[in-house]
Formats: sequence, C-alpha cells, structure tokens
Amino acid sequence: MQLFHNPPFRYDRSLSHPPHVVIEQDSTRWPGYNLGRRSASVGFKIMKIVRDVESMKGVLRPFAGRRVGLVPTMGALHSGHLSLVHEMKKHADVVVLSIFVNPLQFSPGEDYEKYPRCEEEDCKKCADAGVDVVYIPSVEGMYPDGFSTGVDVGPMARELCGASRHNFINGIMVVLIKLVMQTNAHCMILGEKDYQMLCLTRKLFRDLNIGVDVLQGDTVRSPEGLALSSRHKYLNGAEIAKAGFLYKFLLEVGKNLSDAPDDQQEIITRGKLRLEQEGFKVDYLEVRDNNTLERIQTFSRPARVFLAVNLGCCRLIDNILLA
Ligand SMILES: Nc1ncnc2c1ncn2[C@@H]1O[C@H](COP(=O)(O)OP(=O)(O)OP(=O)(O)O)[C@@H](O)[C@H]1O
Ligand SMILES: CC(C)(CO)[C@@H](O)C(=O)[O-]
Ligand code: BAL
Repeated sequence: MQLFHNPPFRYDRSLSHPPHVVIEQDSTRWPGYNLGRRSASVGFKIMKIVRDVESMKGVLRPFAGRRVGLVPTMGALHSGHLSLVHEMKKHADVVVLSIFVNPLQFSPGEDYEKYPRCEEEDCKKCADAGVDVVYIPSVEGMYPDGFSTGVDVGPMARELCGASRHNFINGIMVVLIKLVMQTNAHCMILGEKDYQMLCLTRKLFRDLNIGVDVLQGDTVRSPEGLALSSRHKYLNGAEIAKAGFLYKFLLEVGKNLSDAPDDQQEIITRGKLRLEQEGFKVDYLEVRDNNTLERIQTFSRPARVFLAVNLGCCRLIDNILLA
C-alpha cells in the first residue's frame, strides 16, 4: 500500500533489500527533519522508515551489540509518545518507534477503523525527536493468512479495561511479543497511563522469560491535567475542557481515600455518581494493588485508583498512585 503519494523521501540503496521496503527521509528536501539535534554518536543520521517485517532486523545490523530501545505506539503521536522517546534515548543506543494500529486488541464494535491515522505527520515528529527507525508494519505483514497464535496472561486480562474490552490485553500481549522479536529490542517503554497493560506486560515477560526490560514513562498531561491521548481527536473543544475534570477528580478521590481508608466503598460509589452527574459514562472506578492489580480493602501496600469513562464517543482512561 502506498501511503505517501509524493513522498519527500529517498530510497536507501545501501541496503540489501528492495528499495521500496526501506526509505530514508531526505534531509536536503526537508531541512530540519534530519536528526541534527541528536547528541549520541551512535544511531542513524537520517531517520529510517521501515514497513516490512523481514527488513526490520537488517536495518539494525550495523548496530549489532548496541542497545535497542522500542517505543510501541498506535500512531497519532502526541507529547506523551514523544516523552517516551526522550526517556528511551537515555537508556538505548538506537531508538525504534513502532506505529501499528493492532486489530487484535480491538473487539467488534470498537473504533479500530476510525482510529486516527496520520503517518506523515507522525514521521516528522519522530525525526524531530531523534527517533532512529520508525517501524510501520502492515496488518498483512504482522498477521499473514493462517496466523492463529494467542497468549493469555490470566484472569487479570479480563478485569479493569479487559472487562469491557475483551480482546484488549491479550491482543496487546501478542503484538508486543512480535514487536520485540522483530526489532531485537533490549528494552521497551510503556506509559503509566496504560498501567494495566504495563503491569501485565511485565508479568508476561517474567512468566515467559523474555529478557526485555519494560520501562515506565510518566503520564504527560495538558495544563488542565488531562492525560494526553490520541483519541482526543474524537472530542470537540467543549468536551476537551470537560475532560480536564477527570484528573482533579482522581486527586480528590485519592485524598478522600487517604483521609478515610475504611470508607473505600462509599467513596467509590459517590465518585461514580459524581462522574455521571458531570456527564461521563462510567466504565469503572476502582482501587487496586499497585503491583498485583488485585482489589484491596486495606491500604497496607501501595495502591492505585483507576478510572475509565466514555465522553461522547471517546473512551478516556487515567490512574494515580496513592501515596
Ligand atoms: N499521556 C501520555 N503520557 C505518556 N505516555 C502515554 C500517554 N498516552 C499514551 N502513552 C503511552 O504511549 C504508548 C502508545 O500508546 P497509544 O499509541 O495507544 O496512545 P494513546 O494516546 O494511549 O492512545 P489512546 O488513548 O487513544 O488509546 C503507550 O505505552 C501509552 O501508555
Ligand atoms: C502498546 C501498544 C502500542 C500495542 O498496540 C498500544 O496498544 C498501547 O500503547 O496501548
Ligand atoms: N493505549 C490504549 C490502546 C487502545 O486503547 O487500544
């Protein structure tokens, strides 16, 4: 599929695979979009865009022995994603950012088709942030005919987001295994905003002895506190302003729980009512153990408050750690 109709890129003919597979951004035609800002002595001077599963490993061959850091995303990049890139640059010699809207993690009726796709803009942001390789595999490349393998990380995949999004967690686990294998990543970074995914990915890698470090990136928020999300493209200005309420709400719930830990049930019931009154449709508001994600009654171990709501046609999630 040709995604850039008049691509401001040139083919990299130094690579052994067909030129249509790997293209390089042309820094002479796009001044400012080479990787001039990078300080590291390793990595590419010109960002590479790889669309082919087979080519991915070849692209990194010159960096054998170097630490490869993977930043998996579904694209429509925002400052949250870019903060993960900046953090990863501290831990890896070569940074690969993947853009793949993974059909496996969506269930029928969810927003797979309409999920925002804006690759050209994303590639510019990546080049500016100093990404070495943008990996944009196709659905056919990732899941060729006959693909049938799945993983199940256990009951926790069916709680929190997994209770309403049945394919969500296990679909992510499959794609993350594939992405780390395809990129030969030594480490990967996931955002705290998707804390259930982060925890269960760590569990998966532990359970299957996959020796890839999973780093945690801080949640980047708007000045009003709204955790940035690609799905904000579904919201209008008034809805964005309304969504800013969620973080203040979480902080308030957190304070109430710290002040009256024995009143958890009442605080949560009242909280859900408040969210509905503010115009949100509540999927869940829950307090869970920070490490196991189990429900907790007492606060003897670190805990986290999680929420998921719908506003218009947009699903929003957030969470905070209870001190
Ligand atoms: N506001 C944010 N701050 C930091 N990291 C984030 C933020 N939002 C998403 N991420 C992280 O970026 C990575 C890629 O996520 P993804 O591409 O699904 O973006 P997203 O904004 O979470 O999309 P959506 O909310 O629409 O599902 C994940 O590890 C995710 O946790
Ligand atoms: C990790 C991910 C890119 C896998 O599709 C995405 O689902 C996410 O960040 O939630
Ligand atoms: N970051 C979450 C990806 C999803 O909602 O499918």
